[in-house]
Amino acid sequence: MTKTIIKTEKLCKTFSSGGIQQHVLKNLDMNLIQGDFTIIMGSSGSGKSTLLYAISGMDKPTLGIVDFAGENIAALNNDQLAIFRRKNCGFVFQQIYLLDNMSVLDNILTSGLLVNNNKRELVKLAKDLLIQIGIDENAWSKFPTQLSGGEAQRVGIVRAIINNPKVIFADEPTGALNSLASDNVLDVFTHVNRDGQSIVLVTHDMKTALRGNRIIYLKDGVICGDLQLGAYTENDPIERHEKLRIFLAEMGW
Ligand SMILES: Nc1ncnc2c1ncn2[C@@H]1O[C@H](COP(=O)(O)OP(=O)(O)OP(=O)(O)O)[C@@H](O)[C@H]1O
Repeated sequence: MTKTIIKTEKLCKTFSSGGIQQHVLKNLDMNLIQGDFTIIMGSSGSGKSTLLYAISGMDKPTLGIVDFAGENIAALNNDQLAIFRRKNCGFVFQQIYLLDNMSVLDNILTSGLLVNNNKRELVKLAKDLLIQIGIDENAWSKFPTQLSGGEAQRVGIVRAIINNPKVIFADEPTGALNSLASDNVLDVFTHVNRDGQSIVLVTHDMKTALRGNRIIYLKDGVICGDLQLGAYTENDPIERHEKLRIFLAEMGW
């Protein structure tokens, strides 16, 4: 049986600048399922990142409800939101915000210690996760500047999942990577999703979108398409690619 993890009701976000109001999200109703790898697509400026920030508590909506695991986070103040995010959300951005003066392991532990003060347990978990995603021991004491972009992003994913978040939110996580590094990072997302991790990922890239099992398409601040694509497999059938291609063509992508 499916379980909802995030539900929005009449979600609105309006930006005002210079006396001009821009309605970016318009009464948006959406239901995200626990364990899904949901992809958000849409043309540039359609409101994808704004939606991601609103449902993850990174930004407050102007109006509406964001029910996140039973709590309306739209009603929380900034301090409450910060605590909520720390406990429930993991973030992966195109720009990898690792701390340059800390080792790979310490970057992850710094994030983990915000929620769990059992350092011994955290070190073991961090090392297990790093091994799982193919970052071997000789890289653990390196500094971020000594890593490739793909390695740094994989470390960024471990940092995002160290606190066992209910949802990982990713905004163009492979946007700055070459094809091989991008594949490695996508493999990590696939791996953690198969372990039950809910993921919501914004992308413009079809190869990235194929890793999701559901594609939500935004146009001008509303959902205009919602495709159940089925789970990604290593020998991904061409029919699945076609299904996505046809859907995107219908959306005018
Ligand atoms: N903090 C802000 N202040 C004012 N306007 C904003 C702000 N954030 C976003 N916008 C505007 O909201 C609209 C939607 O932006 P958003 O980044 O959500 O789009 P997007 O679909 O993610 O675009 P892209 O694919 O180009 O990243 C844009 O017109 C943008 O200029």
